[in-house]
Order: sequence, then C-alpha cells, then structure tokens
Amino acid sequence: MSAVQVSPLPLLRVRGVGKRYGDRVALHDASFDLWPGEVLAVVGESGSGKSTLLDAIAARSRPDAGSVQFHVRGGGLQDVFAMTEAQQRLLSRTDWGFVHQNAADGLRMDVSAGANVGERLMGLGERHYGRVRATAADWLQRVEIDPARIDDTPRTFSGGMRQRLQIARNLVTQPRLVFMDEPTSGLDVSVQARLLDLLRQLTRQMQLAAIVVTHDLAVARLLAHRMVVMQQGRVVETGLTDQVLDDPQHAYTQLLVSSVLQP
Ligand SMILES: Nc1ncnc2c1ncn2[C@@H]1O[C@H](COP(=O)(O)OP(=O)(O)OP(=O)(O)O)[C@@H](O)[C@H]1O
Repeated sequence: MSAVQVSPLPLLRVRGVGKRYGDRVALHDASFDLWPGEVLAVVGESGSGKSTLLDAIAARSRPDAGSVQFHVRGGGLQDVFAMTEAQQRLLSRTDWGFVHQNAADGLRMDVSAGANVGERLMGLGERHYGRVRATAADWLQRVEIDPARIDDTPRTFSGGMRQRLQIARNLVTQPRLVFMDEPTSGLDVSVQARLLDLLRQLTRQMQLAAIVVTHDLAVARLLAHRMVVMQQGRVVETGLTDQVLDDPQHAYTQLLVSSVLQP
C-alpha cells in the first residue's frame, strides 16, 4: 500500500519539533513530511510523546522548537505558528479536522446529531437550512447512522455511533487533513473493526490525508500508508507500514512488534 504523490510539495512539513514540560523532554526533534492523501500512523507506548506531537502539529499547543508548515490552498507552504489565531481557526474549520479519542470532546452533546454535522457547514457560510439538513442527513448515512436519528442528541447514541458522528462532523467540510487521536480505542473490539473499515473507506474515497495516533499496531496496519515509531519523545523509526511491521529495524520497534505477536 503506497500513497500516490502527485504534488511536488508535501501537504505538511514538520521539522525539528520539540516540547518540554519543565525539565521533562516530552518531544525531541520530530521531523517528517506528509503527502496529500497519505495516512500516517504515529505509534509508541504510553508516554512516548504521541499526543504531544499531534497537539503541536495541529496547532493545539505551541512547540518550544521547530516548525510546522501547511500547504494552504492556492498558496505554498505556510508556517502554521506564524499565522494569526484567526487564520489558524479558519484552517481548523475548513481544511483540518480533529477526531478526539473521546467523542464527547469533539461533539456538542446537547444539540442534535444534525446540528453537530450542519454546524461546521454553517461555519463556512452555508445559510440554506434545507441544504444543511440534507447534507447532514447524507453524512449520517455515510457514517452508517440511521438518518431518522437526525434530531436526537449524541447523548442517546452508543459509543460507536458517537465516534461515527464525530467523524461526520469533521469530514462534512471536505478537509484535506484530519488529525486523529486514538480514534478507535475505548470501543468494543467488533465496534472498533467496523469503525476502522469506515475510516479506511472514507480516507480513500476522499483522498484524505490523516495523522493517526495509536498504540495499536493493527490500527496502523489497516489504515496507514506510512508510520512513525516513537520512544521517549523521539522518532526512532519511520517507513512504509508493511515494511516497518514486517521487518522492523530499531530494537524498540522489534519489541513492539514481537509483543503483539507473542501476547
Ligand atoms: N501537560 C503536561 N504536563 C506535564 N507533562 C506532560 C504533559 N503532557 C504530557 N506530559 C508528559 O510528556 C510525555 C509525553 O506524553 P504524551 O501524552 O505526549 O504521550 P503519549 O505517547 O501520547 O501517551 P498516551 O498514549 O498515554 O496518551 C510524558 O512523559 C508525559 O508525562
């Protein structure tokens, strides 16, 4: 499985990104490129710096070192941290999506499923109620939620449905890049499998680039073209997913892979 690289410029360029919390180095010198339509998994054990990396790249927290550049529509690579807050917010509402591990963090729990999806469209200036509702109903269907539930709030949804609704809310604006933080963990195994299938299908159909943080190598295997392995805040190995998983080079990756094979 390899990504199609049609653009001469990456969608995202991460260089030397680092972050400390007091004396603790949470992230050190992370660098990689992400290409349009490419899914990249970030794997590593708990505390290895995966979420710190994701939050820094998604401009949710400012790194202490390094740069993150995004290929904006109709422009070149632009330094995300040189943008104004308003520009960053616009990116988050349009070209970027963020799928949280806990769906409640990415949804408005007290408004209807339809409004959760439609709200992002309205944020982009769509004012026609009929169109917003029709698009929301269409997206509910795409994520396998019965459109008859459009007026129900996510509080009445199961964990898997909430996560699918969060995905619909993020994808309705046709973003080019979606950040996902452990999108399937905390769900039953059968629900996880269905969600993974859906994510795989949607990322392919929409030619969506994604950065998926996961501690689960099976998630990386199924979703990602390429992967980054982190240990103690450092990227210790990167490569095509199948290559890294079938022939890990770094001792830590070998340990991760063998611990899955021999539970
Ligand atoms: N707000 C914070 N204040 C202090 N230390 C932090 C903070 N956030 C993270 N850390 C530390 O930074 C390191 C990396 O944490 P991070 O959450 O990025 O790891 P992770 O790989 O995402 O772990 P997990 O899979 O458990 O979420 C850890 O040592 C953690 O204790």
